[in-house]
Amino acid sequence: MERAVLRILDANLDRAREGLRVIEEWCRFGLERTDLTDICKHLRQQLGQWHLPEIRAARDTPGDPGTQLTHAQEAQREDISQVLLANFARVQESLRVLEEYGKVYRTDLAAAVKQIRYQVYTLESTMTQKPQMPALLAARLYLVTAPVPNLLHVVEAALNGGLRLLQYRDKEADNATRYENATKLKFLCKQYGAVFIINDHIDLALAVDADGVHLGQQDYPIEVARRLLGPEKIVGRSTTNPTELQRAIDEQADYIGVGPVYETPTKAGKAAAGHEYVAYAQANAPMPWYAIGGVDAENLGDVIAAGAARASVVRAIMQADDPKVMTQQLVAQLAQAPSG
Ligand SMILES: Cc1ncc(COP(=O)(O)OP(=O)(O)O)c(N)n1
Ligand SMILES: Cc1nc(C(=O)O)sc1CCOP(=O)(O)O
Ligand SMILES: [Mg+2]
Repeated sequence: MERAVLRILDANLDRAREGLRVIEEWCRFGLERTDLTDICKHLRQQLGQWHLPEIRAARDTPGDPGTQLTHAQEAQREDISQVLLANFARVQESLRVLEEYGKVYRTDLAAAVKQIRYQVYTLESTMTQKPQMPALLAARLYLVTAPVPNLLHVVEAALNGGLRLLQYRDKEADNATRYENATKLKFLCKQYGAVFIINDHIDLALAVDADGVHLGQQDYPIEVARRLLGPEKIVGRSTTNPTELQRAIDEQADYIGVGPVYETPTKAGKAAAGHEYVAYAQANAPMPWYAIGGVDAENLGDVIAAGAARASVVRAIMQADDPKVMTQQLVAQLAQAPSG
């Protein structure tokens, strides 16, 4: 292996880990967020495992022309956010270098670094751009509404049962009705500290200042939602197979739906993606993801066993005799799932 490639890998493994350490210290002492601190530590340790002896042995600091390079703006930072942004950029540059030269050295290194790079994007979104991402990350259960007569009553019962992530979805109503419902649902969600997402309609998400929008494969490109809603809003994408998952990764979706796990009348005519796609998502999705489609209290255990740590439901709660109790059951089951 070219010694120069080993030196490049060595320098960028160091650079990425140093940048993550700078970020980690703010998570620990500034934000006092052990969850974010642990994410940084885990990413550093993952990179450390790839700092193989032959890579370290290639180090030649005295002969490295780059050690003398400094830029004026590196001498001073305006504030903490500039420290974080500069070090996120430093980490992502280094990871991109590791991914590209890793393709020459060992493709498993390149693949591992790609996964780490997307986890760093999610961490950056959480820390610097999207105020509601920590709340989404903390929510394992995601209720997607269906048009029912007692919509607000069912949603408030679910919120009382511990729901903290809601999506307003209504394919039948006119815009005036959707606007009225969305306004009331957002008010409810904010009373309970829940994340509020709009299905399909970016204009409605904008109109009620929702926390984000969920887009399916036949909906607008994520880039359009980002341009209209701004970078601080959450954009989710539906996926049914590895190709759609890769496209969601490339579009940097903040989270994805994975389904339909089972065929469902709520989305009639869509073939089940099955447990196989749940397992594929568990192994390959770098962003938060929610198993959806026919999920209920009876089969949730199987869906978790297939690899899901988060789930999204419609009928299980919207048609439950007691939506609060049903929500409590689903939340409790998901709390037992391995972290995801
Ligand atoms: C969490 C979540 N996953 C998938 C969907 C499906 O959205 P979409 O593909 O837009 O299909 P419709 O909901 O529009 O029928 C979702 N809404 N939420
Ligand atoms: C809205 C939606 N999206 C799906 C997808 O696979 O993208 S499945 C689905 C409906 C889920 O409803 P229920 O929980 O009642 O089965
Ligand atoms: Mg849609």
